[in-house]
Formats: sequence, C-alpha cells, structure tokens
Amino acid sequence: MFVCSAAGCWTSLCRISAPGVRAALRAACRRPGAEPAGPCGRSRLSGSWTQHQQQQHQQQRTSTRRKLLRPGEEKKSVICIEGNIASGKTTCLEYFSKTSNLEVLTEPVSKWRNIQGHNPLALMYQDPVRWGLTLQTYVQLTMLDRHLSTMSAPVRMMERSIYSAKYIFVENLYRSGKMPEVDFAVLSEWFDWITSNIDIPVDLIVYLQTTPQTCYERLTQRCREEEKVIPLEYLETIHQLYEDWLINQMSFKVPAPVLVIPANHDLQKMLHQYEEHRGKILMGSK
Ligand SMILES: Nc1ncnc2c1ncn2[C@@H]1O[C@H](COP(=O)(O)OP(=O)(O)O)[C@@H](O)[C@H]1O
Ligand SMILES: O=c1ccn([C@H]2C[C@H](O)[C@@H](COP(=O)(O)O)O2)c(=O)[nH]1
Repeated sequence: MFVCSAAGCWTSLCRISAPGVRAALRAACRRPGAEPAGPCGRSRLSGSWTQHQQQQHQQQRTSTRRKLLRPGEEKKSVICIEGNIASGKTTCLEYFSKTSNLEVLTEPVSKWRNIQGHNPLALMYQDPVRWGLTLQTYVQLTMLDRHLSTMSAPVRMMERSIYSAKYIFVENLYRSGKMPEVDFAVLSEWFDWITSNIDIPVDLIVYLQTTPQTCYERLTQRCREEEKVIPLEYLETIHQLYEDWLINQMSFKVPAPVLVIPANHDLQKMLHQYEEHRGKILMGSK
C-alpha cells in the first residue's frame, strides 16, 4: 500500500517545474492504496502478431482501459520508437508526422542541451562520473513529463521512453563503472517509485534494429557537437543493452509488444518499410 505525507510531498513538488509531472505526482500522492502499474513483460513480435499475443495484449488493454475510460471517451494508443543513438528514430517520426490523427513527440534533447543556460548532455559526455546523475535525473523528469502530457490525437508516437532512459542509459553508466553506486541507487528508487505509482501507458514498442557501425556512420554525419567524443565501442554497448532488453528479453521487463524493423537500409528503403509496416505500427497498437 502506498502512503505519503502530504506536507512532505508538497514541499518537494513545489520545486518541480514540469506541470504534467507535478499533477501526476499530486494525484498519485492522494491515492492511498494505489495499485502499482509497472511493466508487464509482454513479448516480441517480428513482423507479425501471433494469435496468443494478440489475445493477451487485447485482454490486458481492455482490463486496464476499462478502469480508466469514461463513457464516450475514445481509446488512445502510445507507440514508442526505440533504437541506438542515430539509428534513425527522429527520421522515422518525421515520416509519420504527416499521418492524420497521430501526434509525434520527439525526445526533449534540446532541454538536455540547455537547462537554464547549462548543458548537462555535454557535461555528461565530458565527465560521466560527475555528471551522469545530473543528466539522467533530468532525462527521467523530462521523459515522464512527455509520457504524462495530454494527448492531442488518438495515436501518439514518441521517441524513446522513460524505460530506455533507465534500462539502457543509466544501466550503461552504472555497469561501465561511470556511475557511483549511490547515484545509481537514487535514480533507481526514483524510477521504481514512478513506475509503481504512476500509470505510464505504452501499447507498442517499435525497435529500429541497426548495427553499431551504421549508427556510428550516421552519428558522424549528423555531427552533433556533444557527441563528437562518442567512440564506436559506446554504440556497441548501447546496442547490446537494447538487444538484451528487446530481442533476447533477458534483462528487464518489456512494457509492451515489440515490433522489430531492420534499420540499416538507406532512407528510401526505410521509408518503403515504414509504409509496408504502417498497418502493424498504427493498427497493431489498437
Ligand atoms: N536510413 C538512413 N540512411 C542514411 N542516413 C540516415 C537514415 N536515417 C537517418 N539518417 C541520418 O542519420 C542521422 C541520424 O538520424 P536520426 O533520425 O537523427 O537518428 P536518431 O533520432 O535515432 O538519433 C541523421 O543525419 C539522418 O539524416
Ligand atoms: O537516457 C538517455 C537518453 C539519451 N541520451 C543521449 C544519447 C544521445 O547522445 C542523445 C540523444 O539520443 P538520440 O538517439 O540521438 O535521440 O541523448 C542519454 O545520454 N541518456
């Protein structure tokens, strides 16, 4: 059972600027006995839905939505686009942004590059031991704010998620010895609290599967100032963490079914694949 001291919560909530996060935290705090709404461990799809997966997915969605939907309220779907750095996520979102009845939310990278005149993304790449916690705390907050923002269309397609921030990037910093144990513990307790007390609906994960080499070439071509220090080995580690999470499903719970799209191809072939998979991506989330 979840119990909170309202006075204590309000003191700390006043310091949080993201309004969506503040509202959700407040709502969660007012819900003594609120049920944890954590990841559900659903499995991977490669190209097609199996009947069992579809039934399980549908049952789970129906039972969750039954609690949340009011009469006349329409069902909404959230699709998260996941993949290594420079795998083509933004490009994919850009392509789908022309679809009607669909809203696109990119990763809030501009915020990570500029919070009140500071650049925590650059600081993290320069000195991960000192600044890893700072960046990832802000990533966690801004991603939560993205997840909780009011939907303006029946389908939302968003870049990455609060889950990959924790399971891929925080995990990488910690495992590589670049995040002190105490920093990892603080971030983990925050993450566990959030995912146990706040409903973060994700209906489908689209994994853009690339080789680290392809990402390295695209990253070099994109030439983002902060990322010039990234070596190929970093992308290899991030790749392996993604594969263990979404393909092998042996590291962390997967919060939704996964659709894998091979993404080493040139742009034209990628757009063709997106068209080919359009139904599965948009209808698969229903
Ligand atoms: N299929 C592709 N083939 C070649 N270059 C690509 C392809 N998709 C994206 N790019 C380029 O690679 C870079 C990274 O793509 P982007 O969509 O920003 O990746 P992400 O959002 O995953 O970091 C950009 O310069 C983009 O124009
Ligand atoms: O939790 C996170 C998420 C992202 N990053 C870094 C990785 C990249 O340098 C940028 C943005 O990633 P894209 O894949 O280009 O969208 O942010 C991180 O350090 N931690």
